[in-house]
Amino acid sequence: MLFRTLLRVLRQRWHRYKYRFVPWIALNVSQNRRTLRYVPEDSKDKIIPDEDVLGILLKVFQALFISNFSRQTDILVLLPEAIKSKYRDLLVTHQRTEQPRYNTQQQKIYKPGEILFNTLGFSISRETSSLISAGKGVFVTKGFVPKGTVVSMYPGTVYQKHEPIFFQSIGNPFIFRCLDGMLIDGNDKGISKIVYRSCSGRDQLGPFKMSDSTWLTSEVQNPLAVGQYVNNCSNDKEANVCYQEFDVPELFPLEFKQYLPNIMYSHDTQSPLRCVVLVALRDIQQGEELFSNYYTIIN
Ligand SMILES: C[S@@+](CC[C@H](N)C(=O)[O-])C[C@H]1O[C@@H](n2cnc3c(N)ncnc32)[C@H](O)[C@@H]1O
Repeated sequence: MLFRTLLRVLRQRWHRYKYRFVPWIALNVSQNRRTLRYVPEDSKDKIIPDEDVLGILLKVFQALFISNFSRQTDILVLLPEAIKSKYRDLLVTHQRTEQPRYNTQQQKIYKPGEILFNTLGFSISRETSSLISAGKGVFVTKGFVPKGTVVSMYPGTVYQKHEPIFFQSIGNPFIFRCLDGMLIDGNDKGISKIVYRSCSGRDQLGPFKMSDSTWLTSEVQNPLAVGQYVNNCSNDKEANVCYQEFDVPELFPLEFKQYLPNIMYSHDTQSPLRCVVLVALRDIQQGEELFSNYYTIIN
C-alpha cells in the first residue's frame, strides 16, 4: 500500500517535471510536437508587436537608470555628451514629478518596485502562491495591469539547442523551452546560479554590464525579472499572462543592458540575445496572482 502510494507520488512528480528534463525532451522531440500545447502553427502572431515590447522595456529601464543616475558615474563618463545631456534633462523632469524618499544623506532612494509603479502603473512581487503546495507565485501587489502590457520577464542563462545543460537540468523546474529549441535556465540556485554569474562576468565591457545578475539575490534591480516564479494555470485558475519571445535588437542602448536579466551561455556576438517576456492576456487587478500556460509561447 505504502509502496503504491510512493509510486503514484513519484509518477505524478515525473509527469509534472518531464517536459523540463532536457534528455527527455531530446528523446521525445517528435512526440513533444503533438503533446506540448504550443500555439498552433497557423497562429504564431505575437500578442503585442516587438516594438511595443521594446518601448515598454526602454521606458522601465530608462526610469531605473535615471533614478540611479548619480551612481552611474563609471558609465556616464564614457557616454557621448548628447546622451548624457538627454539624461540630465530627464533627471530634472523626473525630480519635479516624483515624490522621493530620502536617506540620512538626503540622497533620493527609489525602490525598483516603486519605479515600476511610477512608470507602468503596477508593482509585482513573489509571494506564497494561492495554490496549495505550489510554492511561490507572482502577484500584482499594487496598481493595475492593462491587457497587452509586459508584466514580467523570464530571467536566466540562454542555451542554444546544442549546448550542454544536462547537469543544470537535473531536478530543475525552471528550464524554459523556446519555440526554436533554445532553453532558458531561470533557476536562481546551485549550479545554474554559478553559470549565470560566470557568463555575466565574462561579458562585462569595462564598466558596462551586459546583463543584470541581481535577480539571483534578494535585492533585485529590475523589478520585472521574477517571471520564472509564475505558476501554471489550472481548471479554476485561468492563464492571465502568456510568454512571448523577444530578441534584443542590435541598437539596444548599451547603458540599459545592465537591466536585461538574460545572458547567452556561449559568448556569441552574432546572434541577438533571446529574452522572454510575459504579456497580460486581460486586465489584471491588484491582488491577483499571475498564471501562465506552461506550454503556450508566442515567438
Ligand atoms: C517554474 S516553477 C514555478 C515556481 C514555483 N512555484 C516555486 O516556488 O519554485 C514550477 C514549479 O511550480 C509548481 N507549480 C507550478 N504551477 C503549479 C500548479 N498549477 N499546481 C501545483 N504546482 C505548480 C510545480 O512544482 C512546478 O514544478
